[in-house]
Amino acid sequence: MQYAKANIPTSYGEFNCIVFRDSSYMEHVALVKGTICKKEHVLCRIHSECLTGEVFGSLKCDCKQQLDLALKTISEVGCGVLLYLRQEGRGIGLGNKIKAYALQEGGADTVDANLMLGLPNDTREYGPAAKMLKMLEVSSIVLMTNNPDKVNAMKKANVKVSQRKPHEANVHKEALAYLKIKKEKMGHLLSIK
Ligand SMILES: Nc1nc2c(ncn2[C@@H]2O[C@H](COP(=O)(O)OP(=O)(O)OP(=O)(O)O)[C@@H](O)[C@H]2O)c(=O)[nH]1
Repeated sequence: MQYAKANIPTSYGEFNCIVFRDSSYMEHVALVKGTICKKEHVLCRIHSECLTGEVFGSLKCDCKQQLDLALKTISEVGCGVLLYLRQEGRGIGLGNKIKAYALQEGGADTVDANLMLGLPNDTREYGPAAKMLKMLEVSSIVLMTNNPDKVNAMKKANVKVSQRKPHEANVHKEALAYLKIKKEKMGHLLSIK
């Protein structure tokens, strides 16, 4: 349910920040630009938390660059929504992600590291995102993602996805190996060779 909202100025202009809180006090966020209520083809990014990349500036992944690209694109269009889901480390949590990073220092890739910890590669749930879009009364979305699983999850949750918009940001060379694994092992639709 909607818990709080306020306008916040960002480097990409002003967004309406809406916090949704579920029954277990988990808080997800919608950053809204313009009027999206009862609108078709609303530009939408469903973004999963990455403290290491987005706050600490880790170069191991492309999360921060994708977050910035989403806000910039929405801002340029003047209308859209970014849903920020608190599911760090593809859902395994920060501590486990750092354990996985330790295994990656020893040569494991991002998928194998999770499996070596006895954890699934991706435990994310998109139900909260679908719920937020319904509460915001968005009629249909243009989803900015390279991950076909996200598109399928939205459709399964009865969210109308009118189009997938590729979401490839410029990344540091440190992140190239991560992107390759996303393409080769996770089926992300990326142009990297
Ligand atoms: N377990 C784990 N999680 C990671 C790692 N690197 C980034 N993440 C998490 O991955 C999530 C982002 O998922 P990605 O697979 O990069 O991208 P996506 O959201 O599935 O797809 P896009 O919509 O195309 O961005 C965030 O929650 C990050 O914290 C890693 O090496 N291990």
